[in-house]
Amino acid sequence: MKAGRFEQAQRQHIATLVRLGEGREALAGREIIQRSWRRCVDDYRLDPSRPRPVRVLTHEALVDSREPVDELLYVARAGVDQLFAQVAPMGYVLLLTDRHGVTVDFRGHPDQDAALRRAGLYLGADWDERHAGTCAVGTCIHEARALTCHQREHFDATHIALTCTAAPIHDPQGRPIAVLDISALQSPRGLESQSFGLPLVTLYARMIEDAYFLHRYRDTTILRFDTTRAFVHFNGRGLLAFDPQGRVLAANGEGRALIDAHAQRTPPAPTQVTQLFEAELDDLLALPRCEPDQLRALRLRASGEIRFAALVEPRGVRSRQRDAAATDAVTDIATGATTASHDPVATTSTPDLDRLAGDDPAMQRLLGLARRLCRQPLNVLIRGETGTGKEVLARALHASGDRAEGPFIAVNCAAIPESLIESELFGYLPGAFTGGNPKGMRGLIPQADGGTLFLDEIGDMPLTLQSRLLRVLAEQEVMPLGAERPVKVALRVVTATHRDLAALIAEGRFREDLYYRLNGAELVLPPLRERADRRYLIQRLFAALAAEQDGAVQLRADALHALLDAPWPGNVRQLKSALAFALATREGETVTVHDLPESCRAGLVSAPPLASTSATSEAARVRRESDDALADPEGLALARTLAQASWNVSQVARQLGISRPTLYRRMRRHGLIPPNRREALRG
Ligand SMILES: Nc1ncnc2c1ncn2[C@@H]1O[C@H](COP(=O)(O)OP(=O)(O)OP(=O)(O)O)[C@@H](O)[C@H]1O
Repeated sequence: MKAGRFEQAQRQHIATLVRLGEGREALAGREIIQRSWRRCVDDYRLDPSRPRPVRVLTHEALVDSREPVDELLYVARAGVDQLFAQVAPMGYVLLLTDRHGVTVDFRGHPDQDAALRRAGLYLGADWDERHAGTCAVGTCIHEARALTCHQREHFDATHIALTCTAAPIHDPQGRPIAVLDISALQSPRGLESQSFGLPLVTLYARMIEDAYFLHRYRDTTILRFDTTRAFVHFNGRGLLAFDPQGRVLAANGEGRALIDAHAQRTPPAPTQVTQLFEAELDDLLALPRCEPDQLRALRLRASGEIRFAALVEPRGVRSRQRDAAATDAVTDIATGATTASHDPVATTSTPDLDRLAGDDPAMQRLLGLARRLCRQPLNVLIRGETGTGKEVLARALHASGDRAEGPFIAVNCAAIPESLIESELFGYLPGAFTGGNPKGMRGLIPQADGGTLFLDEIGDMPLTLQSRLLRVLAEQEVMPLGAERPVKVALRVVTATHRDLAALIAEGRFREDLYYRLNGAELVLPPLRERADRRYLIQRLFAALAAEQDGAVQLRADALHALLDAPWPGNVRQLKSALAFALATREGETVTVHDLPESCRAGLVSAPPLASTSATSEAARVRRESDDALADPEGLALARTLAQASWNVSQVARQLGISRPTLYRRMRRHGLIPPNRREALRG
């Protein structure tokens, strides 16, 4: 619209609103808009003759607004991207606001940046009806329903060129939590031209709502149902989460509609899932999982209608199968790296961001930040003591980011000899130096192109190399040794260290400018001894490791309590190794406190050294050594072989083609004691 015509349209609009305020005008057929206009005039006392620009929050206030919906934003991302991809070609932008109308996520066209900012279609814009007037987001919040607000239906004359469609998103308790909106700066046609928008935005709002539901109740059994058979397993509209006693914990929109319909016919509202369906709890729990062609028809008690249903299992059950399936994938990624993992139990999969921690406030804050960061083009520095999971976090960041399809290349700067680190990182051309591969070598940095370069132990990188790395980061290109022209690389660099980089900078051993380049954001992992979610980690790691064996092993309460109380100087790595050791050397189907290595028994660790008898001192020594054995894959493999052969030393010696004395020597070296001797040593 030309500027003059727009101003004229604004004047007409204001005159209409003034007549409305005086009760001389009504908006036929659009009661929802009419009600909002009335609220603007009567309740909010907005003056139609004084158009106001949209309020935009400061960066700090926006960060505060995003925090409570952080998890939703993370879960919603795929849906937001998909919807935007559909509407962007038609000139629409996308807003996701919190329940107050503050835009907490946004997708737009960079070339329209200035115009979008002016129109308030921007991150941080506040579309609360109280000051923005009638608009799709604000009115959607107030009316609790999806709507289109087209051009002059906006109250404030600033917005009368816009066309916007918004739909509410609810949390699993049915409370409004966010609003999804698509908006265009202008639309030359009438309201009917927007008829595609309402069903589309409503559909995506529901998909995001359901994804959030499944995420929030991922540790709970969920009944998924629909009126038709075809959709249940991948997009069944109804979701009901219930506990092992059958109590309904949460329901999505369709689930709530079922509960309400039941309550209307036969009050009061049902609280048990078995009140809704003609089935016993055991029958429901035995329902087929969400797999095609395996559904069951259930009759509703109140109406007699049929619903087709399947179960979504709690995460613990699913993750065991997933861990097994993911083992190969992790191994594949690792082959790209120079640092072959020496982790004795590295075969369990890399957890995604959600599964890295339980209810530890510091870890939850860290993961919230990580979720926000994983799609940003920022370099990330991870700090933490050894074994706290820095590499696991780096891998999870990569896997959750938009470069997940690209390579993840891990380089341990402390492990590569200084003389080789340059050629390893940058690569070299054939004949670049004597002793090199005659075919040349593609460096690790070029290999990470399009993905993530993870530089572990960055504090150990030699100074000369720091300068070259700085140039790579600044210019986004690398010069292989012997090459004449640089090679372009697009990478995200994640670095990790357990050292105090500030102190290294003060000592002149680390470049400050490199530090700032690498530290686009900092994630600090707490040590295991400070984490409040140790139980979660123990159980998760134990389940994953046990699943690699036969899955039927139990962790006895005394072992769990010892693990909860242990001081964990070696952090998660030590915990994982201790569990692997206990599983490998256990006698029966239960891991008890006696199967754990010495260091896990906090009381014993702090006790004075045992020296009274040769048996007890031998026991103490062997147990101490058994801790060290865990850092060594050979020790663990030997322990597994022995356990599989029920500790029959002669049989294992034959199997390995070595003499019994040699096997005993190896066992001693790895601190492995046969169970019958362990008993004697304990006594
Ligand atoms: N949250 C977690 N969930 C499951 N396993 C974990 C987690 N954190 C760490 N681990 C496991 O603990 C071990 C150590 O993790 P990782 O190598 O990531 O630690 P790190 O801090 O990088 O250690 P270092 O400082 O020695 O390089 C690995 O076996 C890893 O699989």
